[in-house]
Amino acid sequence: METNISVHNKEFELFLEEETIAKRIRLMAIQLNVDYENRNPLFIGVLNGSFLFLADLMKEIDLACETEFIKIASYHGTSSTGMVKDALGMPQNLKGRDIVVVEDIIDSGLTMKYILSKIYEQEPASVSVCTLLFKPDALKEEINELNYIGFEIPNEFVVGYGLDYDGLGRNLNQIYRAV
Ligand SMILES: O=P(O)(O)OC[C@H]1O[C@H](OP(=O)(O)OP(=O)(O)O)[C@H](O)[C@@H]1O
Ligand code: HPA
Repeated sequence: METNISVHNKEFELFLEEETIAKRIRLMAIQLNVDYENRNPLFIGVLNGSFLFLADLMKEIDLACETEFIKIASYHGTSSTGMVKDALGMPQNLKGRDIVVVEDIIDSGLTMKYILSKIYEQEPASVSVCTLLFKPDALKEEINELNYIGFEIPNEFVVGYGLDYDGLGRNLNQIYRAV
């Protein structure tokens, strides 16, 4: 099996194997199936990175649930507003719903903080965050909703299984870290 790869001429080494990822996702799904029994959660995947994780996770979920996707756009605002974010495609019917936000990775946590603030505007019944990867040492703000974590990883750049390096590598079926 290939353990070292290059993406954009940057070297990466194998970090999480396909079967390791699959096993962890099955366990996460079991936990969700138990925790949301008799409820109808709405899973919101955050594009682009979560597309493979959400797809594999949903195949193991046996609840009556719905799935939506959002995409976070960042652009320069005026000098007073600085960077402006926008949650494109946010469903507008979240009031009273049980929401599970699905991410590939939480790094600084700033993206998730923004997403949560937009979701709470609609007064959902509950909100949980489910992420495949979490870098605790990089976190800048506490995320109390972070109830489902696949792997806690060191503060190193990773690629594969949805995660990109400069747009490339999302199609790798294992996760690699920079060497
Ligand atoms: O915790 P943070 O430091 O905010 O980083 C995490 C975010 O960064 C990545 O998305 P990115 O903006 O690279 O877009 P992508 O999903 O299209 O790759 C990832 O998918 C998260 O959304
Ligand atoms: O380590 C990472 N890899 C790819 N995308 C990311 N977005 C935040 N952190 C990362």
